[in-house]
Amino acid sequence: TYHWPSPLIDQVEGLLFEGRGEGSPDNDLLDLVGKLAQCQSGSLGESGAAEWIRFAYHDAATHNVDDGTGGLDNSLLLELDRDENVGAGMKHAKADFGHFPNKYLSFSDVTAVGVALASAQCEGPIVPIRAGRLDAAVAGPFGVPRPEQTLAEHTESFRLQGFNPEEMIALTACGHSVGGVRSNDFPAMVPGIPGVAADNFILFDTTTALDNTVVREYLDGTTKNPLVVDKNATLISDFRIFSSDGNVTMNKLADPETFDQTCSRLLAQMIDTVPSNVQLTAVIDPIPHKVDGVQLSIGASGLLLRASLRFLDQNDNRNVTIHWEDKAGGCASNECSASWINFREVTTTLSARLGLFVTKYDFQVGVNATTSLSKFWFTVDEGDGSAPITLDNDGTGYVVEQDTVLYVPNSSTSLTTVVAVRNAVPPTRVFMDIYARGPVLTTTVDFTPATDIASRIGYDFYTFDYTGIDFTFDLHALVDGTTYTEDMRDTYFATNNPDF
Ligand code: HEM
Repeated sequence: TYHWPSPLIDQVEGLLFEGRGEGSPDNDLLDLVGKLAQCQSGSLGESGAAEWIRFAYHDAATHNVDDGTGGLDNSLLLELDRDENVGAGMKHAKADFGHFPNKYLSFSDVTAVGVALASAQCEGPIVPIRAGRLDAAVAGPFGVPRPEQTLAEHTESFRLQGFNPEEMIALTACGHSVGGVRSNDFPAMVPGIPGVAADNFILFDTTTALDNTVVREYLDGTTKNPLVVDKNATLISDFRIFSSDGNVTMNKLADPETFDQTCSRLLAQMIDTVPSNVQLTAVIDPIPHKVDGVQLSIGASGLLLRASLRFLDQNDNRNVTIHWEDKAGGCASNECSASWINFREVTTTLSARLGLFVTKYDFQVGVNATTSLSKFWFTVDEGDGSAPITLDNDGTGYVVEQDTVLYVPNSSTSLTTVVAVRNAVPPTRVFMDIYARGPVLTTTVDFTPATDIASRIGYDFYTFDYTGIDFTFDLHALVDGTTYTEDMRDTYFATNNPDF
């Protein structure tokens, strides 16, 4: 069962049902679903959603069921220069996903989330998502199917990926229900437009939706899918695959419900194709009352606690209150509760498709620096006559582990990270572990005392100057032999908290 914090679940759940990374109020760079905007976005009919699905397939396609190696493991990023992975869309997908991985979240989990968001955005089926994929450090073997291969080669290739011949037909139809073929990538199939540098682009079918139009147009003979009708018979791999069982599977997929159910199952299987040493989580469902964006920081005259509480529905009569307890376990100041300051709606197409309306209440409260706080919780009154409920993380409260070292986003900029450290006992070292958009520790750097920020309310300030704002980090202060840590902060927080 879910208990806060669960960093991996929290992040994947947030990307799926809010489209955003953890604790990111209004930052487009942290809005994954915002990168899709709509299913079909390019002037020639290109689709970011299609690019994301093809990217996921090409990563998963080098799985080998016989020895349990390969699968959705991000090895594709190390294989993009191969002919079998040609395509402008690959580079787009890489750039779209690149801002989201961090210490807890692998690139391959972001890729899997991308498939669910893409399908939802294109009116396709709901694709259940698990997390826990690991990113490969080295490139894998070749083996992504190419159009010029024979049916026997494709059948063997899909067998190695874990799909039988019927599933090969269906998964290819699911994938080729969105997007199309580009002239720059496959000039033999799609001629460029004379005098025009931009790609010519031929869609697999006449709708943008991830629906069975590609199947119906194939069956009724109106299809323009280049992989079916190209005059070079060597290249018509979709024709060879679709017709390989006498159209039995394609006829089944002509039923929209069968198509949806089949694509939901096979796209999930595709992204859950992982090396045998990887253990995936259970399917991630929306969390009913979710806490995130928790940041204890330092204001002009006291500590500041920021946190958000998220609901899966809207209720204008709802009253939400945050409560907290000081370090001694009481409320020395007699002011240990507050109302929310900001309300937001963060529904994605995917959560809307599940019948959810995702709303967030943001809190920002001043806390006495001397008595500080140990934990917080919420009470919710739905305003409908029912008894108010307490949300206290199954009784433990939402615990704030330490206030010795704190990130100070309001003083940080895109070039400088500022942290505050309690000065009752001076620290022997203030440092941070930097993770450059991935689970691997990039470097550890030391802070130096800030020359331009005066000490206040029992804290000294430290800074570190860097170039490039795109990373996450863990803060540490070594005080009297004990290391205090603030886990995973994001440099984007720096621009997210104008009030801090
Ligand atoms: C024998 C199997 C397959 C072959 C030979 C094949 C080949 C191709 C080719 C040549 C393109 C054009 C790419 C470009 O112009 O950049 C393409 C696009 C695409 N493929 Fe496949 N494919 C196969 C199976 C699959 C499968 C199983 C999926 C996923 C379920 C998939 C998903 C896609 C998508 C979504 C696109 C459109 C990309 C875009 O519009 O940017 N393909 N495929």
